[in-house]
Amino acid sequence: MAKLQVAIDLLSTEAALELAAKVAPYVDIIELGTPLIKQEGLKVVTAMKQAHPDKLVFADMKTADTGALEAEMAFKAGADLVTVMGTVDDATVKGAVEAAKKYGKQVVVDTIGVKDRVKRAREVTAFGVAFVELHAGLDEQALPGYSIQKLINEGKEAGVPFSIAGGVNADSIKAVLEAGAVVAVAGSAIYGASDPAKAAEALKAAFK
Ligand SMILES: O=C(CO)[C@H](O)[C@H](O)COP(=O)(O)O
Repeated sequence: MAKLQVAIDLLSTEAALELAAKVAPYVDIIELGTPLIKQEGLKVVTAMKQAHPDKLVFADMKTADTGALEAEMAFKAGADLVTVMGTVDDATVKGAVEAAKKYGKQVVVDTIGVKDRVKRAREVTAFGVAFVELHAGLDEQALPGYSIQKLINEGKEAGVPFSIAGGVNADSIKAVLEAGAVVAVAGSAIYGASDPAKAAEALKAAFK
């Protein structure tokens, strides 16, 4: 069954733990956003895994180089999944995958900025990544005319395990799941809601 991932793009460990405590009953994967990790360091990953040992903790490292080293750092801190950018050298992705094998963990490739997401998704899947994140980042989402539909179409075409991130919300979740996503990632639709637990619960209800 597909999984719901909450992306916590807040800026303090305290706020992240507070949000996670509210939404944990409804989510399968807890993502620590890149700005959060940059602000707080990998200790936020450790704190989250300690607070939620039953959840998969996703460190959105967005690694661009030294794939093995950065993946190992995150796995040692308690991450179950780490991201490597799809735009980078194959060797970086492969290095992270080697580290994941060593720790019994997993790598996800983030396709922000990838021109041909379908082609790259197929390439990196062959390297042994868990799934590919078809992702439009927050800057791309803010551009006029942005639509999540492009990611949904790419997912249907790719024929490899994929997640979708880039404005997943109550309106788009059904289409994301129907496209075959193994993971639906929701950030602002949850942390930006007046009642994050209710928002997460409503998203999770779409999985039935
Ligand atoms: O990784 C991210 C930005 O780089 C976000 O966490 C991801 O895009 C999900 O957030 P949202 O649902 O608000 O788009």
